[in-house]
Amino acid sequence: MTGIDALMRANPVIPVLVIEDPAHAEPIARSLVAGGLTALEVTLRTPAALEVIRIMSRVEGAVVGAGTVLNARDLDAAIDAGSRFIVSPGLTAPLAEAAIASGVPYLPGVANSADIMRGLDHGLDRFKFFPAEAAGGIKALKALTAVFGKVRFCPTGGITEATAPEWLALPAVLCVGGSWVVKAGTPDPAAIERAARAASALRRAAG
Ligand SMILES: O=C(O)C(=O)C[C@H](O)[C@H](O)COP(=O)(O)O
Repeated sequence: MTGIDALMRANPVIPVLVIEDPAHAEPIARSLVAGGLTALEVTLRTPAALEVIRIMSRVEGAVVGAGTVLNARDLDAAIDAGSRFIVSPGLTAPLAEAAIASGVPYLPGVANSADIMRGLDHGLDRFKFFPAEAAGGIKALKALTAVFGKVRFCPTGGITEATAPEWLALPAVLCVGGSWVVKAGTPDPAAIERAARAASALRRAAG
């Protein structure tokens, strides 16, 4: 757990990246790192994703992980491409077992107490709360954290630059994830660096 805990504490915001064109990978990663965001989640939602992970991994200072990892096959492909952490939208036993066996830091998605209990059964206690806003928002997460005191979260899904501070003010939140830092389409390096700098300056309340 130490690996994923350290990663979550190192960055108040994990940018969620959906990149269609491998040519955008290097400029986006450079701008994010320049703005102070180093943990980059590349979702396996585009055909280019694995190549994007390979390219971004060569950018100094970037710690590149894979998101939207749905099963052990995705996990293997993501690790082969150089992913240094793994994020999944939900939690299944086969993926949890494979991810833990791989030794690569793993952040599974949970949306309710049954998900968290299954994660705890696997020895996991750091989770992505997904989809954060649609699954009940801050009110839902507060209710969950009242029950699961030692668990820490990275809420993701529907979070914006404006709402990120409210989430980070919760004691159980180590970081938040979001796609707002990098807009779809042709990247604007200066705008990405600016958004990254604002995001990396946010402070968490969690200890
Ligand atoms: O692809 C995955 O594995 C996901 O879990 C989904 C992403 O984390 C969210 O799509 C990000 O949410 P937005 O910031 O609202 O865009």
